[in-house]
Amino acid sequence: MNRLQGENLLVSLGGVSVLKGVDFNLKAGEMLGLIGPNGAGKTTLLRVLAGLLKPASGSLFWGRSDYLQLSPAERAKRVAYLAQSGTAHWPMSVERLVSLGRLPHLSDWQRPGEADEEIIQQVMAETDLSDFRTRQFDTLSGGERSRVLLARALVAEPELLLADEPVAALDLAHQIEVMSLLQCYCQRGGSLVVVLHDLRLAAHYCDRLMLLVAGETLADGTPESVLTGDNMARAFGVRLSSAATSIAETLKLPWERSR
Ligand SMILES: Nc1ncnc2c1ncn2[C@@H]1O[C@H](COP(=O)(O)OP(=O)(O)OP(=O)(O)O)[C@@H](O)[C@H]1O
Repeated sequence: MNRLQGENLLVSLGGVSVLKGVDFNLKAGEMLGLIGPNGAGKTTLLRVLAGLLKPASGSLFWGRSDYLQLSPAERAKRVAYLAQSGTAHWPMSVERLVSLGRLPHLSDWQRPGEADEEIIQQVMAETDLSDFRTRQFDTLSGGERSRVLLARALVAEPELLLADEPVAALDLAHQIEVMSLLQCYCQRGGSLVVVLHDLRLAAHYCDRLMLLVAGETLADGTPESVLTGDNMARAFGVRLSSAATSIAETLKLPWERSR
């Protein structure tokens, strides 16, 4: 059974139809890459899945429950949303900011307990942030900030993680590290929707890709079935250059971790 199942999702913004009846499904443990040209509707779909935007029509179910009727508190326990250029709205240390990710699991004024602290420290180590514990968030570089925001999302232990371009500001090593971390999250049963512009990373890490173009799904399936010459031409208006042998060869990730 799908963890999340949406049908005919329709969204209009400023009088423009941005999602034109998109069907969506996601299983537990699935790593879904959302790809497509600028303005295709990827962030809009993610915002619908995060419960931040109500579709004008269509249905969205979490198992058998109507997802669109869940309260924000119920949603926050299950879903974490990592926005494209997320930020912190007031100055605070990295550790404090990451620990805020546990809030959906605490009652009013309850402080994180031992088990919460363990999760926080484990995620900080996995995201390579242990040395940044006492640093103020607003003094970090763009890439360091993205890792802190990812850590805050992961400490919530969400069943569904929605990540909008989580590697956009990261160097090569941290891109691979973060993608591997997201893969581990899915291997432990988490469901992930990740917006990626780097098709090599998408092909290498994702179980499935959904290619959105102008608010419609052009292709949905394994990376091999989606990243075809025909689909690339229709979505991006590009073709394979004469120097390249095949799309599969071109999209092979030439790097792996050495430590
Ligand atoms: N409030 C709004 N009013 C009018 N149009 C909007 C509004 N918000 C978004 N749009 C338009 O909706 C379309 C889809 O936007 P969206 O951010 O979902 O695209 P995207 O696929 O995530 O793009 P990118 O790859 O550039 O991040 C764009 O054409 C955008 O200009």
